[in-house]
Amino acid sequence: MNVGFIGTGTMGSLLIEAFIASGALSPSQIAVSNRTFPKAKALADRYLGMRAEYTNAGAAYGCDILFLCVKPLEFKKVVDDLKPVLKPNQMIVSITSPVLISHLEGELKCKVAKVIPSITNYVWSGASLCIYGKSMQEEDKARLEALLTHISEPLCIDEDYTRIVSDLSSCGPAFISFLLEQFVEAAVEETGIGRQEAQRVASAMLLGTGLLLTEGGLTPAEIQERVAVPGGITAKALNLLRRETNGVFNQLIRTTHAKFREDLAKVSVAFIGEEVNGQ
Ligand SMILES: NC(=O)C1=CN([C@@H]2O[C@H](COP(=O)(O)OP(=O)(O)OC[C@H]3O[C@@H](n4cnc5c(N)ncnc54)[C@H](OP(=O)(O)O)[C@@H]3O)[C@@H](O)[C@H]2O)C=CC1
Ligand SMILES: O=C(O)[C@@H]1CCC=N1
Repeated sequence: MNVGFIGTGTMGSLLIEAFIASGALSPSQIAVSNRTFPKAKALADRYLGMRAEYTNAGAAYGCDILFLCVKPLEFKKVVDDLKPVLKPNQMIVSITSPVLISHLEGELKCKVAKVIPSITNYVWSGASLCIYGKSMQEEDKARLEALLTHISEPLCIDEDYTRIVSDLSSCGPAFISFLLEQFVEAAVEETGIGRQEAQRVASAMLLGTGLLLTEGGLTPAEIQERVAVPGGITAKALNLLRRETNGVFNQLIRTTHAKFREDLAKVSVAFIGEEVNGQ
């Protein structure tokens, strides 16, 4: 199987590195292109056998699966580059939420899927959110999921919920890291503990909490209940957190969804000349 990546920025290069490190793909199975060619070339130079191409059409040539790892407003140009060369048996995979399956199916005659990855896939964990177009047969889905399984847990989702599931799965690492950073900075400011030590302890705590929530089978409420002894220190601090953060995640979700609608409107104008409503 040959796999292409158009766009070797943060996510494109992260996926390539994870697929190679996990043994899912060898460099000789991979072709890359990027708007700024030297970046694609630099990546290919690190992996003997990887093919770096000047054009997106060149990267697509001979690929069974082609990941489009560019930003939403860069999609139309890439799709225009690929339209004349893609064959019906090739599969393209968009990794961004505001580009709809219908936008891509309207332009391209090949198989179409959307997979929203997460930075956590770099360490072969977290989900990859899968949405399939009409021409994806069961064997196509199985082939794509077999690839994704090397670095993630593929989850099929309804396109209508792409935004909220992406918030949890793909934006989540940034949100939780922000909260952890605030916790660590406050620890340094309030007590004088070394930042590195505080960071190391907090990171180990986050990993352990994640394991309790997954392999440990505990819910967030159960963890809180077990840690917060009635009348104890954690219980008092949790009360403060409840009070001070009330409604903040509702606002966060409204913010991501408003930005999503803005991007979707622009992408829709680029693809079909009119706006489309979405969640
Ligand atoms: N970052 C994340 O955690 C996640 C990101 N995503 C999605 O991944 C997509 C990419 O994000 P990210 O990697 O962070 O963004 P980056 O800006 O890091 O990467 C985008 C890449 O696309 C290249 N590019 C732009 N236009 C073209 C073109 N016409 N032809 C070829 N290459 C082109 C850019 O090239 P140049 O070097 O010239 O800038 C750049 O390298 C986004 O749509 C985002 O929504 C999805 C899940 C998680
Ligand atoms: O398109 C998206 O939804 C992803 C999630 C994180 C960044 N971009």
